[in-house]
Amino acid sequence: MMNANEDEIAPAVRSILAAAREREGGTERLAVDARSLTDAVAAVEADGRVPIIAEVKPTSPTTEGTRDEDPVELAEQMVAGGAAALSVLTEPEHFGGSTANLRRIREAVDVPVLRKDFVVREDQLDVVESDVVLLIARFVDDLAGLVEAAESRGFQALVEVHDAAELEAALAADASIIGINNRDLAKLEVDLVTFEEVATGVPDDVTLIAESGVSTVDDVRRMRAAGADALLVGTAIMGAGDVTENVRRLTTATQETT
Ligand SMILES: O=C(O)c1ccccc1NCC(=O)[C@H](O)[C@H](O)COP(=O)(O)O
Repeated sequence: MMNANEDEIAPAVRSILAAAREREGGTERLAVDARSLTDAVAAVEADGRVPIIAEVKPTSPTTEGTRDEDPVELAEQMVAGGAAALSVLTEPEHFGGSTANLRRIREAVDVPVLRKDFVVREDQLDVVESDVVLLIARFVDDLAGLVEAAESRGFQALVEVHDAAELEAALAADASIIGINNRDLAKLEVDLVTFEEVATGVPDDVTLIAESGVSTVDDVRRMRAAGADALLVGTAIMGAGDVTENVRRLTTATQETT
């Protein structure tokens, strides 16, 4: 997948990828005792709320400015708002993330924590423990090998796809948690139609996550109607306003208002 024409990728993403390839891996193989993302999603669902994976994303190539509060406080506020799980950026150069943030957050909360980064090699899995690790189909050469490497360490692998060909690769790699990213990493444009189209090819036994571009309660309802078991939301939570309220608004999006 990584051999796709890189000239077609947005300059910011080319820079992210170049940095990812340079980043060192860990020196000792990790063994993770992971909190189950699927169970956390089911528990929130059973409680009548929408499972939201809230993202601690201090900045990004497509947002202005940086949110400077303590990431642990932000994470705790997201859990207080009802987040089923958290996604924590560990990419330092373009997203203001760090592995230290992830370690501190995972110690402070009891929901599953996703490591959000651009992992391209097996040794990079050994840098920090998390419950779930993101693997982006487009950027990984041996997807099945990396899924296997992650799961053999105890991580749950969230395999991110953007189109039907990447979905096919994720299913061939036996991915049981798949995220469909509405953000096109070639153009950095976001279109919720992506999820609606690609989700039609996802088997029922896969935990399916809608990623990116969700900001309103209508967006949440739209992704749920198209089959999302959970939604990964960053900017709409980290942007303006109170983080707890931002999460609560999305988790209660499908409840009746009388
Ligand atoms: O968010 C970006 O600007 C970005 C730029 C380049 C590559 C990846 C990028 N985002 C990664 C993500 O998947 C999102 O952080 C995540 O899905 C949340 O998206 P959103 O709710 O739209 O912030």
